[in-house]
Amino acid sequence: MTSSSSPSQDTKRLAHTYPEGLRADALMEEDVAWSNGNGAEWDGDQFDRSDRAALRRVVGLSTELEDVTEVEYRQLRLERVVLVGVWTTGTARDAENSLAELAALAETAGALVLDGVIQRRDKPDPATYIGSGKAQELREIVLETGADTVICDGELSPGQLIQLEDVAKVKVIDRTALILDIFAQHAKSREGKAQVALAQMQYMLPRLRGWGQSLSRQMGGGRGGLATRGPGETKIETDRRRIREKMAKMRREIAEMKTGREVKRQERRRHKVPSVAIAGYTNAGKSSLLNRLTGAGVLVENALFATLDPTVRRAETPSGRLYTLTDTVGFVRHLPHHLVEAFRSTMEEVGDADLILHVVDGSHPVPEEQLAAVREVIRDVGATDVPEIVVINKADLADPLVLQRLLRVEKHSIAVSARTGKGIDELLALIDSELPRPSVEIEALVPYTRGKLVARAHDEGEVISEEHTPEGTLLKVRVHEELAAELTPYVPAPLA
Ligand SMILES: Nc1nc2c(ncn2[C@@H]2O[C@H](COP(=O)(O)OP(=O)(O)OP(=O)(O)O)[C@@H](O)[C@H]2O)c(=O)[nH]1
Ligand SMILES: [Mg+2]
Repeated sequence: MTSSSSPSQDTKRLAHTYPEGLRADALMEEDVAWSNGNGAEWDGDQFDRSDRAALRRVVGLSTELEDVTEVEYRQLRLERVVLVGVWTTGTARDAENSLAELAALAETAGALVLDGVIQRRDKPDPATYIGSGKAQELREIVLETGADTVICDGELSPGQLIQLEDVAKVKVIDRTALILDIFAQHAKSREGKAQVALAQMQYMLPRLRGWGQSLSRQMGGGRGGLATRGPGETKIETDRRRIREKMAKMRREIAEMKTGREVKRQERRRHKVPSVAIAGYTNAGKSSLLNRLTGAGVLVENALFATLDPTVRRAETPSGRLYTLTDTVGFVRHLPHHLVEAFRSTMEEVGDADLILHVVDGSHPVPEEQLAAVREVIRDVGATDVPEIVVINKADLADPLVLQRLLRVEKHSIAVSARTGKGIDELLALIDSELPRPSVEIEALVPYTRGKLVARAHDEGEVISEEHTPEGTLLKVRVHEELAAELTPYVPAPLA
């Protein structure tokens, strides 16, 4: 195979044009988009497939980063992109799903996906990720489509990025950088932003050289840039040192913010308010479910990673017990390792919860994969002993056969639709029965001057009976130890 081979020769393209406005998540469902059909063609050990998908830009999702930190990570403008995947294991379908997911991610970042190619290889090429001949073809596709960015479906070494960039002659980024970009666009809280910035710096540090001058320039920023500018090497060293210093500072700040959050969590624990964490793959419908369950107005977006900061809401079971419901960041396959680190904060909430609602998109072709991916992360953060209810969402869209299969395999599961409300009552009842019950049963005659205690018993405990007597409210309740201690003075003395 020579570098002069034309891409159109052995690269089969599916002449598939999407209706205007079709979104990437639809693409994932649209089997025909990436799947075999009759488009698959083998070329010795090489396998390419591409698909011209006239996906449109997601309105309102800007690629322009807000000023995340003083040291700006980069200002990639993901405009017109070509996706590249290396298919090493699994079926063609797996490879295509992975690329379709990359397309959804790219679109979430605000990119227009022009084309996608997959190469069959035993392992990625150590020099250029895809083989050198294919890299040439990629160059042709870039020219043909007018792409300005190539996104690779994996984490590339700094060397691979440079070398592929040299051939493709446009910016090459990998899946990790893409996810970081999305995270940076969406992080809202101070802590979330700081964590994303830290993860970006960590990612960037070994790649500084590779990103060359433009990045050095960005890193240097305006102020102080002139003074520190020198020969390339020196500049990079200066940048590296500055980034390391910045990272150390950031870690300290994050540690402080963490203490604040820990205090709040202790407070909740002390009051023994049971907590439920909603976890699940990105776009599964976690925020929609939270809204359904609590009526809270949480951002729901049909884009991956709409939620990046944990959101805690108070909720009430049908029997009237209070609990907290925490929305979490969506999981995604191949979450870069240092991002798992960075987002541990939200995962910690999952580990601390009394119950996990593991939401999965029932309308996805293979929800099992998402379940497995999320469980891997749950294992990573040591939350394996927290009881889990598998909430199969989007039942209104799901294939009944897939639903049946999931309900059969997942013993502790329920099918719901956050959109239509189907199954929500059953889910609420299930949460009620799964939450830990307060441990102390007590009878107290609470004077009317201590009405607050009665209210708390309702909120924090379970009222078995309640009677209004001339002396006060006679309560028979199950409560946690702290409240039991406060009620003890009012326990009527035994007769006789
Ligand atoms: N048809 C249907 N669509 C749903 C349902 N639940 C959620 N959606 C849609 O799925 C998309 C994603 O919903 P979100 O609630 O933002 O998902 P999420 O899991 O919080 O996503 P991230 O925060 O990005 O991880 C939105 O377009 C919702 O309207 C459902 O039961 N049925
Ligand atoms: Mg969400």
